[in-house]
Order: sequence, then structure tokens, then C-alpha cells
Amino acid sequence: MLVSRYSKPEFNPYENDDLVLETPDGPWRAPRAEGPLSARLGIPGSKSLTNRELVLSALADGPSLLRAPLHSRDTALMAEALRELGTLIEEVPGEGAFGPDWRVTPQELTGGSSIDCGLAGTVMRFVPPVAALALGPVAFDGDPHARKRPMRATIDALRALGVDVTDDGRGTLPFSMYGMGTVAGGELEVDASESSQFVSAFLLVAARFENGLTLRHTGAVLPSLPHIEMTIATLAARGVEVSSEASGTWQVSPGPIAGREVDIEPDLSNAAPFLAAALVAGGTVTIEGWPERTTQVGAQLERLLGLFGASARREGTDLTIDGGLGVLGGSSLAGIDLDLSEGGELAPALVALAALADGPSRITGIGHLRGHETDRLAALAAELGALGGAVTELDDGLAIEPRPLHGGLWHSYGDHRMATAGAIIGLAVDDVEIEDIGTTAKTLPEFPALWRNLVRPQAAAGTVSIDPFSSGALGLGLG
Ligand SMILES: O=C(O)C1=C[C@@H](OP(=O)(O)O)[C@@H](O)[C@H](O)C1
Ligand SMILES: C=C(OP(=O)(O)O)C(=O)O
Repeated sequence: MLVSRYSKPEFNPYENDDLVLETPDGPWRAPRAEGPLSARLGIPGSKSLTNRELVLSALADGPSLLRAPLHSRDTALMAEALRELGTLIEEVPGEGAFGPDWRVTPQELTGGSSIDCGLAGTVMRFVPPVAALALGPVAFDGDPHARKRPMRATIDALRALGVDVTDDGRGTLPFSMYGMGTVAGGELEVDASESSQFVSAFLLVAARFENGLTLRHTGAVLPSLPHIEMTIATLAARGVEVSSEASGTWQVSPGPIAGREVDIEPDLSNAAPFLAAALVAGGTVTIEGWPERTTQVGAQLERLLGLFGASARREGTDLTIDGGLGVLGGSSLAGIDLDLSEGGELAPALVALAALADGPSRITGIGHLRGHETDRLAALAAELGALGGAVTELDDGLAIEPRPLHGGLWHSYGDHRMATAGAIIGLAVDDVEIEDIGTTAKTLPEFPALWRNLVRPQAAAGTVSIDPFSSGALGLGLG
């Protein structure tokens, strides 16, 4: 089995001592908020956009430049997977505050490789259809828990397209396939009820199939629709039109995928714990570089945090969430009743807030979170329960009864969003320790440092204020 831990590339993108990456050996004591926040920060690039643009760049008819991409374990794994298939991906100096740009030069795709998917859904779902266009065998495996994530839809779809796949019948990693160098395409049925990524994966490569693709989703539910919209938008920007004549059906004509220069937006879902912190500690948190228009589901945070009682304001490219007095200052958080099927990746942060609210909450439409980095419904219920909370698993979600919480060890299950949910609780509850905070490197290696800055009291004002990334404070240390 391939098991890799993420380690930052040799370059040090940060000229700011506040952003030294922390990788504690033992549990990480979650900082307690000591007063209302007045924080301002930038967030590294979107995982979902970076990994889509890497895939599309590898399939394109010319070179691409990804500006300010995310540098994290999931994107490093994607870059490595595409390199394994022959793509040239180089780091080049750029303007981004969190690492270099990526120049991608597509090459003929070649097999004869092993792909480490880590725990990255985007790698395990997006890369196999690309490998179908390579000539030769390609093996896929990942972390121990990755072997529990649903992959049957990928395996079945590859076979339906005529690709030879060898697996053990469990519908998970590991499996291997034999790419024939070309795929005819045509009609394809996919049950994407367990993950929208099964749809995105085949749409991303479909223009390279000889006959294009008509893909029909057959399952009863389809989660994370904005992520499919994101796939369609990234394709459109490269000249590939995806049409949809009926709900759950998409058509892609064969044709070239254009190389392009693209600015990667900040990861708005990774902004969730930072914005949520304003409701817990009180005061304001401002995220810089918030896009005016985006397909990222994190854009819904303005509305979703409003349900708990926050107010939001946009000034230029800043989004500010104002948590008023916050839980710690004595204001109450409203309980919520929410169908979150569109934005399941926001659930851990929202569940943490719900556990600190004044009334009960129900978050539904997220049964598919059982197939995420861990079974997030079970993990959230267990970890909040262990701190004195009362969280009940529903068929497709969670019911949360706020209770007084106490400190304790919060397990991360190798899941970045479990770790950051624990950090939200730790703002308000003494002695919360996060087991394996390093797992945040999956999408945000800077999390521990950014979080510490967030809650660091500002001596003079008695509030915290961080501004490490504005006005070019972070230059690249690349010569
Ligand atoms: O396509 C993508 O980039 C993603 C789609 C969603 O997956 P699911 O549909 O499996 O929830 C989301 O939760 C995940 O974080 C990223
Ligand atoms: C579900 C997630 O990730 P993945 O891309 O591994 O599916 C997530 O980041 O919340």
C-alpha cells in the first residue's frame, strides 16, 4: 500500500515568521479565544479549482500557467499523479503569497506507473479517466482510509467505456487498469449519489474521447451540485461546452481543450473555520481576495453564517463576517435547520457552530459524508459526544443538541475538516487538544499558523488583528 505524508516543497514561500509551518509530534492544544477578533487574512488557493486546472492543463492542446495554485498534500498528489502519466509540471515564481505558480506542459500520456491518491477524492476520482487515455497499465492506491472511500462508480464507468480494470470486487482502491491510449466514449451511465466527483471526473476528460460523451446520472440523489457547475465552468473557460438537455444528463462534444493562464481563487471552503471564529469569539474576521463571482460553494458562507446570526459585508474584494459579541461575549447563536446537500464540505465547521448554539439544529442532505475522508457523521457525533455534546446521526445528516462542553482529546481521523472543526470548539472550550493537526496539510498546511495568528491578542487594543498577507508582506523566496 502506498502511504505518503505531505511535506512542503524545499522552497520557503514565506518571508513572514508568523507563518512557519507547525508540525507538532503530539496533540495540538487548540488556542482559546481571549477576546473579540479583528482579524484580516488571505487564504491559499482552492483545492477544487487547482486540481481541476491541473487535470485540464494535462489534457490541453498547449501549455498552461496556474497562478497562485494551492500547495497542499492533495494538490501535490495530483501534480505527482499527472507527472507519473508523463505531464511536465514545473514550479515558476509568481505573485501568490502561498507558493510558486505552476507551468504545465502537456505531453503524450503514458502508462506503466503507480498513482498514490493519498486520501484525495479528486485524485482517486479524476485521474483514472485521464489514465484511460494513456497507453499501458496504471495502478491506483492510497492511504488506509482511502481504501474505504467509494470507487465503484469509477470502476464500473471505466469498464463500460471498454477499459480493462482489475480490482478485488469491493468497489474501492486499490485497483489497476490498462489504458488503451484512446477511448471511444459515447453513452455512459454513472451513479453519482455517493459523490459528485464521479460526474466531474468524466466530464473533465470527455472532450478527449473520440465521440465525446453523453453522461447520465442514475442515482436517487446528486450531492454537491456547485462542484459540477465548477467543472462545467472550468471547461467552458478552455473552450469546451457542456450542454445539459435534462437534469442529471450532460453532453460533451469531442474537441480540443485549450491551454490557458488562470488565476486560482482562494479556497472559500477553507475560509469557513476562520469566518466561523467570529461567531464564537465575537468581533470581525475579514477574508481578502473574496471573488465577486465564483462557482465555489464556500460563497454560500455569507448566507449560511447569517442563519446563525452573523452579519456579512462586502467591500471590494474583502468579505467581513461580524459575529457581534460572539458566544464568548454572551450573544446567542441560533440553532439551524438546513439541507446542506449542495455544500457537504462545509458541514464540519457548521456542525461545530451548531454545537455552540442556543437551540437544537438539524443538518440534512449529507448522507454522502459517510464516504468522505472519514465517516464524518459518525466522527462528529463521536467527538462532540466525548466532550459532553449530544449529536445524533440521522439517515442523511445530524441532529445537534447544544450542551455544556468540556475539554478533551479531539480525534481527527486523518480528516482536515475534522481537525479544523475541533479548533472551532477549542476557541470556546478550555483544554481541547487536537490529535494530528498536521492532517490539515491535506488542503491547508498553513492552518495551525494562521489559526494561532487569528486568536493572538493584540496587546494595545485587546483585540486580535492579523494582516500577514496584504500589501505584499509575503514575497516568494525564489530567486
Ligand atoms: O469536485 C470537487 O472538487 C469536490 C466535490 C465534493 O465532493 P462530494 O460530492 O463527494 O461531496 C466536495 O465535497 C469535495 O471536497 C471536493
Ligand atoms: C470531501 C473532501 O475532500 P475530497 O476532495 O478528498 O473528497 C473535503 O475536502 O471536504
